Amino acid sequence: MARIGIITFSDGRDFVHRDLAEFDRGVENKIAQALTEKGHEVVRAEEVVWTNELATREARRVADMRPDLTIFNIPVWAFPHFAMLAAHATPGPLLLFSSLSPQYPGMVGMLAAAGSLDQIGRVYGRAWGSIEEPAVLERVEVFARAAAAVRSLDGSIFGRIGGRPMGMYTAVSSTDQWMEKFGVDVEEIDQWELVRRSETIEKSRLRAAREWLEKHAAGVHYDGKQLTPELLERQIASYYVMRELIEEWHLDFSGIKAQPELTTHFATMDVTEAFLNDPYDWDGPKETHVCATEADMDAALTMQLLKGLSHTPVLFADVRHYHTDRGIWDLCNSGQHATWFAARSDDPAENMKHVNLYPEGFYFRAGGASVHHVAAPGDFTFARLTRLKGRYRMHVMLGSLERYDQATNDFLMKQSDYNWPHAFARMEASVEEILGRYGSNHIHAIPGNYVEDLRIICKLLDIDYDGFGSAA
Ligand SMILES: C[C@H](O)[C@@H](O)[C@@H](O)C(=O)CO
Repeated sequence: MARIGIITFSDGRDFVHRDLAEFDRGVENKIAQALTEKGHEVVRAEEVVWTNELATREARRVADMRPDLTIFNIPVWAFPHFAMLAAHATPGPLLLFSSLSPQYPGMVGMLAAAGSLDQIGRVYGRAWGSIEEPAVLERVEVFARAAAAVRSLDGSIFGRIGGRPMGMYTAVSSTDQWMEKFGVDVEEIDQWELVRRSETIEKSRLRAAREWLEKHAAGVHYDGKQLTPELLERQIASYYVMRELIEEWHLDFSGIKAQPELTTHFATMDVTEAFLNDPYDWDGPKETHVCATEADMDAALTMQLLKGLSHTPVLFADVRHYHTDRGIWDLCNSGQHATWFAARSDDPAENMKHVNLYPEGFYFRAGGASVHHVAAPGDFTFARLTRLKGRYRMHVMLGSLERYDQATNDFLMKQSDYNWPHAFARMEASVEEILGRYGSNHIHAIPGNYVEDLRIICKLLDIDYDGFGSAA
């Protein structure tokens, strides 16, 4: 839920404002009530703004509360320079709102304020109508959700464990650009920390976690070589080390390089990453922590924004294969899919009964468990930040995940890497468009339709929105 500021604007003539004050407050009360009922925290200006001095003072007062979104409520003709002064004193996202009432020219006031902000290049959104209409409230809420996702990045820390994996330019971004554009700092941490600290984790915790996995997973397929209880415990130890690093370095989200050093000489990070992204681990429920495979920075950033919209785990996958005969994509990963995707249940046991821990294959000589499952069906929004000549763009498409009978699932999965996690996706965009333009080996997804939210996010962050197929 978002924290939403509301400032109401009025006519600058004292005798006019006096007559309008009650009406102004009435509209504001309704907006505040509707948003509060939806669970948002509402921060209101103390006075209706009808002088230049009040514009700055009230906007500063509301801005001090760091709202995710500030609504400029313009229910009557309001002098536009008040909105300009208040916008200047409001660092965060803005939404102009006017009621559609023939009685007072609020719409005229909003259009005048909007044009003024356009002239100075200030980014803002617009909504209009009665907040009591569900569609109007929904528009305001979508804007608030997008604004909150953007604001959540501001001042956050990304933990980059290891550097560029296997020459992947698309996994690396400029720390200057991240700070300038998103307000995110990057903390560089050597992978050696995972190796060094894993020895220090109490053995009883490792055993308890391993036994939990053995109890709840559909199967833990030890082979005495690539997957042994000792190797699984090493992966669990890496999870606990990551939790330590997250706490010590105050990391909001992270990525682990893993390939090739850890995956050749230590263990794969699949178990670690899966349970960081999950809303639970063997110790109980917890906050999800976005952790990107291959320390893919733009993946992690996309995932953090998507998490801000859906408040669920976010899928990280390779765009691995297109089954031409069936028109479906196999979004598979040499790292993790959070186990939550197996059934999308709040109950870990429900998800885990679809999860098999298989020995890693020939790419990963150090071994460990691959967290295998097939994602549960449903409608999803797929997205990915990429850069075109250094400028950020957000690829967006809609699609649905499908799951078939066991024989069909197995037949399809055996064509790629069976032991990795899979998500079969039917996209609302053609294969020609996707393979012709999509700019990454990785893709991310959340359940539901968040196309409009992503358009707003792009506007707020000055990123090019790049929709595919039905999301164009
Ligand atoms: C086979 C490679 O080692 C994998 O890591 C590769 O499939 C990727 O995941 C590339 O993103």
